Amino acid sequence: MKLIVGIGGVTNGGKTTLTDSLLRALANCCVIHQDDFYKAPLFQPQDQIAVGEDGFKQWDVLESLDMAAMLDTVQAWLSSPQKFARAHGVGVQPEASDTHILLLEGFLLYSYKPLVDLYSRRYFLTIPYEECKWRRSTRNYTVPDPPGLFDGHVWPMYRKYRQEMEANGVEVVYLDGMKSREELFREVLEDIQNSLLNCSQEELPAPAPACPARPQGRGHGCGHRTARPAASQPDTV
Ligand SMILES: Nc1ncnc2c1ncn2[C@@H]1O[C@H](COP(=O)(O)OP(=O)(O)O)[C@@H](O)[C@H]1O
Ligand SMILES: O=C(O)c1ccc[n+]([C@@H]2O[C@H](COP(=O)([O-])O)[C@@H](O)[C@H]2O)c1
Ligand SMILES: [Mg+2]
Repeated sequence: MKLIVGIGGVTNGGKTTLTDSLLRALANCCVIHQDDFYKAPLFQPQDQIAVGEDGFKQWDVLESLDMAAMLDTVQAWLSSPQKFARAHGVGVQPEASDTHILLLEGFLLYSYKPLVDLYSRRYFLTIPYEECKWRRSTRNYTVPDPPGLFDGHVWPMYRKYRQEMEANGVEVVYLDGMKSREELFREVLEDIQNSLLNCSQEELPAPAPACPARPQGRGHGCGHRTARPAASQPDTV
């Protein structure tokens, strides 16, 4: 069984923190970080990142990321999770060797069409504007934010891509990034474990006809089916 789980959402929502905790807790679990696919890798000339009409280098647009390379990496995991795990120093646990999880983590996970349908579960962390701006001001990126970047580029691009995602009907599970790290971790871990349980039950032989039918809507999680519909969430501006 293979499960691809997206940990997406707003910058500074807590994606990397949550992903690191899940990675430690889940067996046979690998991770791919979207920000490893910037077209301007560390210590390389940054001239592949264009300056936009907003006057800023376009760090927060999809075109600044090599999404084809990210997709190739996901395909490599799909074709052999065991081999991928070994190559990335993840030990495969023999007692759970049929189950493999891939965490994809990043701020634009659900805007690249070839990837969208590959997820079994799509989480989306949100925090309000003021909290986001404050957390961002405390971060040290490899390329420091120039003055005005947050209001002039980062937040407008977040709004734009999120609106597009919602308009396109991409189904996500919203997570409130104002909850504690521990609460978020427990909530998502439990949800992933439930998905795994549902999947393994679906892989059992079909029940005898006299058994009541399984309720609709809980069959998410395995294969590459769509995540359950998102609970509606007020906008965070
Ligand atoms: N649940 C949380 N509550 C408060 N602060 C958090 C929480 N999760 C992460 N942080 C802090 O917010 C900042 C951004 O977290 P990070 O995981 O790097 O976010 P992202 O990867 O979404 O940009 C870090 O300083 C981190 O310690
Ligand atoms: O990773 C980098 O090299 C990098 C260089 C410049 C900027 N970033 C910022 O990284 C942000 C995405 O990462 P994160 O963890 O904040 O979601 C995005 O908002 C970019 O503006 C990231
Ligand atoms: Mg991060």
